[in-house]
Amino acid sequence: MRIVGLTGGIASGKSTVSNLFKAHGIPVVDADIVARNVLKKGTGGWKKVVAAFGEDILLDNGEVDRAKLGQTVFSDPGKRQLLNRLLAPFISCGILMEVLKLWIKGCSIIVLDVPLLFEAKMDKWTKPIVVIWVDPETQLQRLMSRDGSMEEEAKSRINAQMPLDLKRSKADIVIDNTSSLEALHEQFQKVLTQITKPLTWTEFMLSRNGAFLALFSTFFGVAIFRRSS
Ligand SMILES: CC(C)(COP(=O)(O)OP(=O)(O)OC[C@H]1O[C@@H](n2cnc3c(N)ncnc32)[C@H](O)[C@@H]1O)[C@@H](O)C(=O)NCCC(=O)NCCS
Ligand SMILES: Nc1ncnc2c1ncn2[C@@H]1O[C@H](COP(=O)(O)OP(=O)(O)OP(=O)(O)O)[C@@H](O)[C@H]1O
Repeated sequence: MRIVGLTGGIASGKSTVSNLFKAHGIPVVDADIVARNVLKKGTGGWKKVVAAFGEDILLDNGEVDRAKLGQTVFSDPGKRQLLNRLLAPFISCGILMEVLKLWIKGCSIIVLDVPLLFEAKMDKWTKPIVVIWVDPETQLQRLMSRDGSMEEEAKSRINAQMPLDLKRSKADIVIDNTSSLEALHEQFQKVLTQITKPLTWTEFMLSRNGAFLALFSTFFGVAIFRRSS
């Protein structure tokens, strides 16, 4: 199985690229969706977060007030680290379950869309790693217009992540999304060709079909050995 890492900065265009992968039939595991699920009312992540941050961060219906928790953690690095520490095991486990489901289905190439791929050290699970880069001014403008946020709030979210230039230096493949959507689509086509190359032997052995082949080979090898001895 080939697990492609997809990362970048906030509002750099990961979801836009994820949608292109999905449109080409490549399944995507979205870490933001997993992170939302592990914070739903009554889950293990919810219990830990309420115990640490108090009931003040809850809405009347008992769900976490995401806007309020966001304001708290993006303006205070200590609280953000605490939230990350509390949720990291649930998020990793949730991602692993999604990958397992796709493995069982027999998918051979999948994409992990994880904003904090490097920060959470999940980069070791993925190869190649695609980083969506965008110039800082464009990133700020897109974030503010998408979320309707003020400059200060948008900057605090951007600064909560590893600098995008550092992420770019760790990438196997870089997509520069500073320009138009047409330019993005053009780069995407090249990336698609690269990531859909035939699997290496190791990637094949890590796929469901590879595991079945290994299992059958062992089974028949043992059967033949028993007959001949
Ligand atoms: C703080 C929360 C409640 C704010 O929710 P909100 O709906 O406003 O934002 P959303 O979850 O849609 O995230 C939007 C983007 O913010 C960035 N982001 C989210 N969490 C973090 C974080 N802990 N550190 C840095 N950037 C983050 C990501 O780029 C993400 O794509 C939420 O982001 C959260 O629970 N974060 C912790 C879980 C986490 O690490 N998520 C990232 C998945 S790897
Ligand atoms: N090339 C582009 N030209 C113009 N707008 C773009 C381009 N690429 C993405 N956008 C817009 O920029 C915003 C951010 O893109 P997107 O939501 O894909 O980023 P993201 O990296 O997934 O963000 P997050 O980290 O918050 O999940 C969206 O409103 C999207 O429509």
